[in-house]
Amino acid sequence: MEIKVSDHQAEQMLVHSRELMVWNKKINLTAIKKPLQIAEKHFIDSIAAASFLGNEQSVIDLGSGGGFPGIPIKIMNPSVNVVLIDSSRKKINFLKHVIRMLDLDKIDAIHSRVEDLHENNAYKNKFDAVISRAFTDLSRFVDLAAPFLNRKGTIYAMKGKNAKQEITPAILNNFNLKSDHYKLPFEKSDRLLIKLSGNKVS
Ligand SMILES: C[S@@+](CC[C@H](N)C(=O)[O-])C[C@H]1O[C@@H](n2cnc3c(N)ncnc32)[C@H](O)[C@@H]1O
Repeated sequence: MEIKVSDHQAEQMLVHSRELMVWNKKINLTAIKKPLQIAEKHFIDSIAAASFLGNEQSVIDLGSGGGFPGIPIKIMNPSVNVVLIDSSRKKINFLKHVIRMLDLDKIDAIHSRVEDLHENNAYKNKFDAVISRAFTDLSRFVDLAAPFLNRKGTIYAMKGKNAKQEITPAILNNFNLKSDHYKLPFEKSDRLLIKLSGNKVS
């Protein structure tokens, strides 16, 4: 996929994946349990999406779960400010543990429902990018993401190949849409990163 990963970055992803497998025995973090599948569906998918991001300096990951794509984005772009949001306290405890183990700075894991942060001035209109994977359908994601965007912000939705069906006239009216296709290397599944910029509503 022509993505360069340093030894240090690979080691960080190894630590994250090890902790994911250990914690997953006690709390339900992910249905993906086999090491090769974790490597491909969690890490390679996340760093592939990260490779299509622009020059954003602040990224919020809605419904981050076990940290995807937010933690691999941070590992690949250490200078970017990253916020991970999830409504599950157990998942946030896990994310805080991984952040500590990786000694990451400028990253926060927040226990909250996304909609409860819309009027919070620490988050409202503060982000260059809002991203999610497997969070909700595209229309609802756009509504939940838009309040976090700053004036030049971009929404990124990581989706499977059928996601084009989720693109509504309202989305096309309100945003400029671009998309990037990629394939995961082993199972060859088609992935789509939908980019929505130039919010014409706010
Ligand atoms: C299917 S998981 C996806 C996790 C991760 N993004 C991934 O792709 O592996 C969806 C996550 O969204 C969280 N979630 C669902 N509704 C939410 C809401 N309204 N606010 C914040 N998090 C939410 C859930 O707790 C869960 O961890």
